Amino acid sequence: MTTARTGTPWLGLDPAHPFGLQTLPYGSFTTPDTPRPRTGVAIGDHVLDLTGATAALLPEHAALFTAGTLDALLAAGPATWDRVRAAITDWFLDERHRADIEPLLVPADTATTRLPFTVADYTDFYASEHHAANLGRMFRPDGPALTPNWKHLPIGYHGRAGTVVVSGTSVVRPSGQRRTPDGEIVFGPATRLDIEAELGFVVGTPSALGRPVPLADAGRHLFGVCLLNDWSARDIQAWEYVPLGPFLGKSFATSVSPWIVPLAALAHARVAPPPRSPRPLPYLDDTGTEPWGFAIDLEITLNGHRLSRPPFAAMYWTAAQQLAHLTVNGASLRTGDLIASGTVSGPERATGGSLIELADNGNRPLTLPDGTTRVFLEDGDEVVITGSAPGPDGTRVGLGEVRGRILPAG
Ligand SMILES: O=C(O)/C=C/C(=O)CC(=O)CC(=O)O
Ligand SMILES: [Ca+2]
Ligand SMILES: [Mg+2]
Repeated sequence: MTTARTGTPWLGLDPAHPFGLQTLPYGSFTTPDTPRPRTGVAIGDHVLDLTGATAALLPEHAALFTAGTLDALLAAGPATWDRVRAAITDWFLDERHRADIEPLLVPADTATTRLPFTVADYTDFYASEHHAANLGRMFRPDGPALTPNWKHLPIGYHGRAGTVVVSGTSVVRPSGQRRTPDGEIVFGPATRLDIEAELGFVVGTPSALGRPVPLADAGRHLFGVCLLNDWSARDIQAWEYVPLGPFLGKSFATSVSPWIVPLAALAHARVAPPPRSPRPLPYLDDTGTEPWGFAIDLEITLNGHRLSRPPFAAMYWTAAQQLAHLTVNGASLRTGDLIASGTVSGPERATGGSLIELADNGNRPLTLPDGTTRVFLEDGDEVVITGSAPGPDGTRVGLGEVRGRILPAG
């Protein structure tokens, strides 16, 4: 990985800006003047039109950006990721590039962000011990909080890639089957609609069928990170999930933030994951490898009111272990695969990553500033998840936000 150049950008950025030179996240956007999608990089309160900039300043890589999505960049691999990031950093630090770059800066509030890449396969893991134990107690009160396999392998399920939507997309309350407390099977709009605050890891370089990806190779395949909300209808889920796992209770929508933060921007946020006991099997044993924990702090708000601050650093299984496990049977990775971390929940109630935890399975309603209470989401509610991580020289690396509002059942 090339060492990032540091310095003062000519743009006159506030050093506290979460989208400063230390972040440089990639996305896809349109403007009223340019309705054709463009690839962009967010910088301060602007978006640099990368499709325009590379044509002029980085012609050898211009083909990566003509389609206006991140797909070609993701597929290009780590050497290209480093070269492009170094070039963009240089454009903002070297005054000589100013005349070329300035006309390609678009005020962020005039840019409409789009789903930044074509989602290939979508997998959702279950990697927070706190979340897994909390949900285990609620869904399986008569059994152990953690299932016997939990500390031996990163549990996951394959989700629905085609219903991953970009932040800002409204979510229609799903309808489905549920079992009432009296044991009656009924159909109707979900009554226990929830969120799950997660990170999404985006796969760049694909892998070959039949060839597992060892822990040490994770950095060659993973490009970057987004915020993710795994909307979950708990009543549909609780009735349908035995024995094959989540299905319609989660497949109606999964929201992602529009700006993908490259792993290169998170070098200062790496931390050792929590100690594991028992020691996992060799293909999952990350003792002595570069750490894949991240000191990323999430925040969940409901209708503008802060509900929780989940700490990603507490996650038991890392994205590198999830990739190793996902491929250990020979399954291949595709460019655009989205690996959701699993709900991020910390040890205290105020750090839960879902409403079912924050409101204790409906037993402890949350009171909002307008005096109303919630155990699950109501129509019209808007959930925003934000996140940030430590960057170089005391800066913060922002992950932006993932936002979604609930519309009544159709
Ligand atoms: O314990 C269960 O049966 C279900 C758990 C979840 O719904 C959580 C899930 O989607 C995985 C995660 O986000 O951690
Ligand atoms: Ca989930
Ligand atoms: Mg979902």
